[in-house]
Amino acid sequence: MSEIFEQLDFVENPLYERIINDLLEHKHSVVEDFFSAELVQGLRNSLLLKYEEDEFKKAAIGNKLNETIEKSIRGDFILWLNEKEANSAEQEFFKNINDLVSYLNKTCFLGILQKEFHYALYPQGTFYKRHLDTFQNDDRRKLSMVCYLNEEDWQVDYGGELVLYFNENGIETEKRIYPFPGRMVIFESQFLEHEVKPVVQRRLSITGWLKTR
Ligand SMILES: O=C(O)CCC(=O)C(=O)O
Ligand SMILES: [Fe+2]
Repeated sequence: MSEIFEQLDFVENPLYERIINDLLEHKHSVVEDFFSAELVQGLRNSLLLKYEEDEFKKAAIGNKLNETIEKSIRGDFILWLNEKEANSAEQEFFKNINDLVSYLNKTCFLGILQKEFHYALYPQGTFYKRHLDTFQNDDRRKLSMVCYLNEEDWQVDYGGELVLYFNENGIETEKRIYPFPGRMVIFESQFLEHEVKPVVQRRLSITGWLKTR
């Protein structure tokens, strides 16, 4: 295998290989240091600045064809990122994402042609009920990604854990993932139902999807 890679002038990336194996075997992957601590801090600062400048809006459920604001389902505030107008932290973020995408496309033939990312802020007391990230009228989302931007002193009792639900031969299991700063979770959008448990202290993240077409 590595000989073929050498012929194609291809450099194997151990972290990306681990992510791919995790996705194949477990439909999800958790990575602690995908982005540098400086970048996580830069993204957190940029999120907070934009939130304070009132740029965020209440998140809706469903896509443009099916948009309802429903506080009983999700309570976060979001701001979509625009790669063309990205600040320096966001440019660095997209550079990392684009590198992963090109690796995935070269090695897994996933055909990722589009991506969309938003900042999210969950105020105290909010949550996101169990759901799937693909819409009924649109299944282009292949991989969901979340990177947590909480403060360095973030603690488990601040809540807001992500719960992933797995179903193997009719038996359901769950995995709780706490939003430690810098932690990134990648999972298969079409298969894994998940939820965000109630948040005790404001919770910060950047969430996105890698999509076909
Ligand atoms: O923030 C998380 O952990 C997950 C967010 C989520 O499920 C979503 O935005 O669709
Ligand atoms: Fe989701």
